[in-house]
Amino acid sequence: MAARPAAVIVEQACKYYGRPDKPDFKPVLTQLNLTVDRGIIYGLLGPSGCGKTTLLSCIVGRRSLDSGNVWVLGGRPGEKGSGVPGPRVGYMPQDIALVGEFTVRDAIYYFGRIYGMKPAKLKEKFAFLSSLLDLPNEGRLIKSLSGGQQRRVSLAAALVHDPELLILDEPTVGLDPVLREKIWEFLSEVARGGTTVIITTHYIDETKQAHKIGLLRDGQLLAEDSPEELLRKFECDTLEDAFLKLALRQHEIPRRRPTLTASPDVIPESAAVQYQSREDFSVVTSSTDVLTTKDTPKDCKDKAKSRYKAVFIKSIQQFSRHPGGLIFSALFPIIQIVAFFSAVGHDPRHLQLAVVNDETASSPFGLDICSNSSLVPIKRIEEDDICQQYMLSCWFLEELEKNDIFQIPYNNTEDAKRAVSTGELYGALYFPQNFSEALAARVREGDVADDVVDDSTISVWIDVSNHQINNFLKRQMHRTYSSFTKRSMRACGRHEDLVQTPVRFQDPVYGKMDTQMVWFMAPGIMITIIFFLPAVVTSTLMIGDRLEGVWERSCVAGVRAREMLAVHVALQAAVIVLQVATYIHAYIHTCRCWPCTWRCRPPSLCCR
Ligand SMILES: Nc1ncnc2c1ncn2[C@@H]1O[C@H](COP(=O)(O)OP(=O)(O)OP(=O)(O)O)[C@@H](O)[C@H]1O
Repeated sequence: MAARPAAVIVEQACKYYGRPDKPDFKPVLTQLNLTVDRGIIYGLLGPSGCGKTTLLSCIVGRRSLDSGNVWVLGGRPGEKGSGVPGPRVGYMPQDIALVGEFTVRDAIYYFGRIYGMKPAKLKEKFAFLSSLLDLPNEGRLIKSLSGGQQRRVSLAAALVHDPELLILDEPTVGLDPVLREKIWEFLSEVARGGTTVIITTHYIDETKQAHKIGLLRDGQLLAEDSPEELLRKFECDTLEDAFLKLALRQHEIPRRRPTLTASPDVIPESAAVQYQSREDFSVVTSSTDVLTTKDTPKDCKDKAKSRYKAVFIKSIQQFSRHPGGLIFSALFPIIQIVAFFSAVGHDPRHLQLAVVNDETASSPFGLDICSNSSLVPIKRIEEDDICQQYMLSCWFLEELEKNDIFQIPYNNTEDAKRAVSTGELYGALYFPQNFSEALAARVREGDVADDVVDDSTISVWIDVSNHQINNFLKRQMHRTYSSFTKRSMRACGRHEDLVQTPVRFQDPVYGKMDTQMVWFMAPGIMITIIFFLPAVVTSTLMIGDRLEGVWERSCVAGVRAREMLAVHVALQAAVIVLQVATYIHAYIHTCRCWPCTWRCRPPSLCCR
């Protein structure tokens, strides 16, 4: 066999999807051997689902074989310094795999930048490809192009850097015959210049312009030869007929288990795969053999800087040309903050408590006594310096209402507690029958019996499952007690703080005594939004890239996942810095414009 250097060698390749013990197990490549010589056009033909794309993705290093070997341009795909994936290969996947927000120019420039092309060279190449492939206006967005136009841009992106190996997965689908012819002429020209082209297509007849054709079916190569040889061997006028004959002959032979050999029976001896043993490979048989100095490309130094630059520009273009995303980024924090300040974290309002008031129930007016305008709970007799106290529970409930807590009367504590346990009310209060009398005795005499202490005590049952409401109720109860006792002491002509809790909170050093929950929660919410938003934006862009195939294509061009991630992190860090600056500005502004009562540092920022 003529020893022509091979660009791609696939040896005994097996690839399957799923697990053998699962129903979705699917063998795709079965003991496949294939060799593509350098500087030729190799047409890979086969029906839909026969494994062409899978084979190509193994060649470009995006998938690995389950068994067997693949060598590309003298190295193993994915091996350090092999240049594959990377600048040595130009890959046009079946899907368009271009960012929809790119303009035609951006799309080509993106890949040119990844490969580290100089701007002048890139400009020149772009002009050449525009005219060769009749590309639409350079300023048009990819997402606004027709399918055929998008395909042409995608092809141009694969050709931009003059790769050594071109892998084109159905590049001519949807293109008119004239353009298809033009593309084939161009491919022949690049092949003459030494570039190897592997092309898959559904238009079998156009592959007669290829130097060699591989007919793939059910993961096996049925035949591999030049178009003329195939036509001659199968005595057909068209390649389609030849393929049909081969397929029929394959079916005539009882199928074997795919783990056996590559059905040599179905391949006519002359057309059978020529590389049956290691010795037959004219160039390489192991990865150590193939990585010779000769094969290692001179211009294969790591162009990480160019890749970072390309991905950075791409991300900015993607971000800035996505009006929805931009509006979302700008408005989302504002909407969140406004929604939070107006809906969450404020003190609860109009809470209702069950009240069992045995004191008023035993009065001549019943429970309505508290609404009687002629009621006088404290009557002071100056001469004897004593206070007569009556229905003090009414004053307590009045003070409670001033603190925004309202009463729902209940007849007994069992019913009141049931209302709390079923979630109808947040708490229940109980006033004993001789509450006022016992309280007066307790204050007046100090040393009283236990039952007097009990009778002068208001019992409270609250639902503590809601932390904020529970705390609020306790706070309001203390306030009510405070204002109630002050009022009672004043009415009796005593010092109003006489029966206050003997702990006094002075003016706070920072902040305000009655600060609402919202002010404490706001910083946490802002920080959450600051970190949540970039995470959403980054994941949206990444998922979008994955779904559109841009991620995959960028990886084949040599960009690493960590590089894409690093660019996103850097970009979002910049957005976070901007957002923090905005929040700090808003904070300082609020401090200046609000009374200097809440936590402002330095205090000099506060309004005086
Ligand atoms: N990720 C995957 N998981 C499971 N099965 C897969 C996966 N990718 C491909 N397949 C299956 O493997 C088989 C070969 O798929 P592949 O895309 O390689 O075929 P193809 O020859 O390129 O087809 P077409 O010409 O229609 O693009 C198909 O049956 C497909 O359903």
